Amino acid sequence: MEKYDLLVLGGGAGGLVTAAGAASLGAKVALIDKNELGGDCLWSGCVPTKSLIHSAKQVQAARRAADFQLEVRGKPDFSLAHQRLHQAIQTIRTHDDPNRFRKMGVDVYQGAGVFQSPHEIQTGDDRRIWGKRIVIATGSRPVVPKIEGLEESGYLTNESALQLKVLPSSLLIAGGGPIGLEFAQVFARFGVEVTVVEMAPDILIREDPELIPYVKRALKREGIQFLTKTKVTGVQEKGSRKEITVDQDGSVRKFTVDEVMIAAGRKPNTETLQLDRAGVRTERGAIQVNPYLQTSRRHIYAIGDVIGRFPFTHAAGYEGKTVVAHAVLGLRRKVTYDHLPWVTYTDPEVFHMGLTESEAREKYGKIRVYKTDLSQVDRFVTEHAAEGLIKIVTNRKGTILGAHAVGPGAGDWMQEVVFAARYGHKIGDLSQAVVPYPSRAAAVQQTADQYWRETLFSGWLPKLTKRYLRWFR
Ligand SMILES: Cc1cc2nc3c(=O)[nH]c(=O)nc-3n(C[C@H](O)[C@H](O)[C@H](O)COP(=O)(O)OP(=O)(O)OC[C@H]3O[C@@H](n4cnc5c(N)ncnc54)[C@H](O)[C@@H]3O)c2cc1C
Ligand SMILES: NC(=O)c1ccc[n+]([C@@H]2O[C@H](COP(=O)([O-])OP(=O)(O)OC[C@H]3O[C@@H](n4cnc5c(N)ncnc54)[C@H](O)[C@@H]3O)[C@@H](O)[C@H]2O)c1
Repeated sequence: MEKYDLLVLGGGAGGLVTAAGAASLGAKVALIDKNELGGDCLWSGCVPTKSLIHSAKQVQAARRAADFQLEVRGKPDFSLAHQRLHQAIQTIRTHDDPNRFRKMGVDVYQGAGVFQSPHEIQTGDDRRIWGKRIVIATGSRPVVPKIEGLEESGYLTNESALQLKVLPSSLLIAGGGPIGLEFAQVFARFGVEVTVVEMAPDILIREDPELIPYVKRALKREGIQFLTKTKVTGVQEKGSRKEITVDQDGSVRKFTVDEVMIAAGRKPNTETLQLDRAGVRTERGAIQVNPYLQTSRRHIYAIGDVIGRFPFTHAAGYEGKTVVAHAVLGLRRKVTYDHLPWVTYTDPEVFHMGLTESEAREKYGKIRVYKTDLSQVDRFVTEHAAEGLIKIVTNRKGTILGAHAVGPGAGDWMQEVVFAARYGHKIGDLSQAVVPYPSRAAAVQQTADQYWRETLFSGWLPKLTKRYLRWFR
């Protein structure tokens, strides 16, 4: 039986970072994947959706050409956006090519891995391999809620929606999270009549509620309808269409659409791994880990979507690096998510880092909140794109607890706050760096300037300054 220092089960965002990192440090590594390397992000997640989002943005920009009395005619051809999506995947997949990993010294096994014992995994070709340490990075898949008639009448998920070359005329999306909304806007921009059904009181439930009206207004303007506090309870085929039954806050409604898409959250891929043979504990399917990402068997680690914490590519990568440091170098570095950012790539984008205002209030009691409406920021005004908001939440001493923004490109221009928070800079420091005028990042600085205004122009300091000026004038 082949023996390894590290077995990595799953070659997606987390597994690839782990395998490459461990091999570069000289460990003997095996990487096992049942599909082509790359995982959800490459094949059915970030890469294809961001390609579609960009195509849809161009379509939307063309519509706006009328603002300059330019006439753009015709119907956008979605199959061309689909082609671009494939081009993006084909280009990016070269980074995840098995031969690239073999050159790094990683043995790549193709096929589903199954635990045989706490140190042994059976690979797809019925070979058994042994690992001193093992990392589980098998990702997640869509949750499909139990809805009467859904299985019989068929539905789309992110995977099948990305295979479409021709779009339905109307689409109901169950789920108003990032997946539901990113798809909703793409499809609406390509001419689909989209309804988003969300069972919670509002969309994007993890975001600061003050940001949501900006997103909703923008999406509604593009024709997307929202039904909140609403659950899909039944789907029935009606010829080539589908009759949907929903329960909207206690009252039943029916309507007909061409297609249904389920975007109702994710489920960790653990069922087929035979984790009981390894003694690895799960809770509601998610592998339980300690701050070093060790499972209930200390030589087995788990990272990424399979632990059900922060299902993002960059979180999986960060967790992978943390595991390499612990499992290969023996460094006792804990994961911390205090400064983990994420972005929902709707237009406007929604940026999130750390605690929301209410979470911070609950945890720390007295906090300070600094806000800037983008209508006060020159660059956004010049671009006629000034709908948005920045919100930075700090403790009483100015330590950044959370930062949130909604606006065009917010995912990029808010990065400065992540760096500042990560390295312990206070909000006042964000005001000290010189920012080019009129960059979008000036919005961050304008927000931070409020801290100094508050500090310098209220309290004891202005009184002291007045007295000083009286004495020396
Ligand atoms: C539509 C969509 C859009 C997204 N957009 C973004 C985004 O913009 N930004 C962002 O940060 N995140 C985004 N995500 C989330 C991101 O894709 C995931 O968080 C990320 O891929 C998780 O990485 P992972 O390593 O945990 O799992 P994955 O990357 O999915 O990798 C898991 C791997 O394990 C393999 N595997 C599973 N079971 C076995 C087995 N038994 N044996 C062997 N191999 C197995 C799979 O084949 C797969 O290759 C998006 C997700 C979706 C669905
Ligand atoms: N830009 C990004 O980084 C990005 C993009 C897409 C996905 N992702 C990741 O993928 C994860 C999954 O995304 P998601 O949007 O599927 O999940 P989610 O959990 O964020 O949202 C799912 C939504 O569906 C609702 N829902 C569940 N069952 C329902 C039902 N029967 N009827 C109506 N609504 C229902 C839930 O209340 C929830 O608001 C996200 O948490 C995110 O981390 C990230």
